[in-house]
Amino acid sequence: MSSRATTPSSSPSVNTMQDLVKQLNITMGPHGLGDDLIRVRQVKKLMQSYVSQATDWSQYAVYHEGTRYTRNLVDDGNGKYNLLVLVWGEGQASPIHDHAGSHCMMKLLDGELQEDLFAWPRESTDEMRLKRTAALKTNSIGLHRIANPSLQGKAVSLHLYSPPYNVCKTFDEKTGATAISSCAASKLTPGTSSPQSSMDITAN
Ligand SMILES: N[C@@H](CS(=O)O)C(=O)O
Ligand SMILES: [Fe+2]
Repeated sequence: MSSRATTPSSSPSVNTMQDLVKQLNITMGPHGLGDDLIRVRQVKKLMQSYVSQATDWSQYAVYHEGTRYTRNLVDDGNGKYNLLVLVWGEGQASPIHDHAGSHCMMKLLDGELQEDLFAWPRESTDEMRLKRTAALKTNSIGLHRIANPSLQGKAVSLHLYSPPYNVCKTFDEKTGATAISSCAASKLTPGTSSPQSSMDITAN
């Protein structure tokens, strides 16, 4: 896994994941992201300015072979947002899903990820329409699916959700049928390997 990625030079400096957690706490205060565009912009800048270093996040990158991607809690913030490290095995993808109305900010930490955006199905029998295939962005809204296209390496990403959510809607690509899926994050105890969790596409 490579250890560094580049960020725009105009962004505020955040040297470690610990700094990022601290700055996010300060910027959020007692709030969630809500409709405060200034705070949204500040948080986005913080996420962008963090320079990925594997030594910062490897403790959160818990993964067990043969499972779906994992969702590992880094910080539950002030209860109005959370920060997670997701680990994507070779070729793994999330189901098509929404974010239950939450803001999502996302940053690639290692490897490669692709994002497909989908139009909301007009009826429950509607095949999902791919709106466009986009390069991975730090802000994702609407219906999407993230995939690690590599068959050679894992990918790791950092996600901030506000408000946190434990269930979301998932969609069948061929029929547009929806299901309510659980997507609780694993809380890690330092020095242990907790059971991983990912979006459970079979839950209803
Ligand atoms: N939103 C997904 C990850 S991604 O596919 O955006 C999750 O929280 O599991
Ligand atoms: Fe998502």
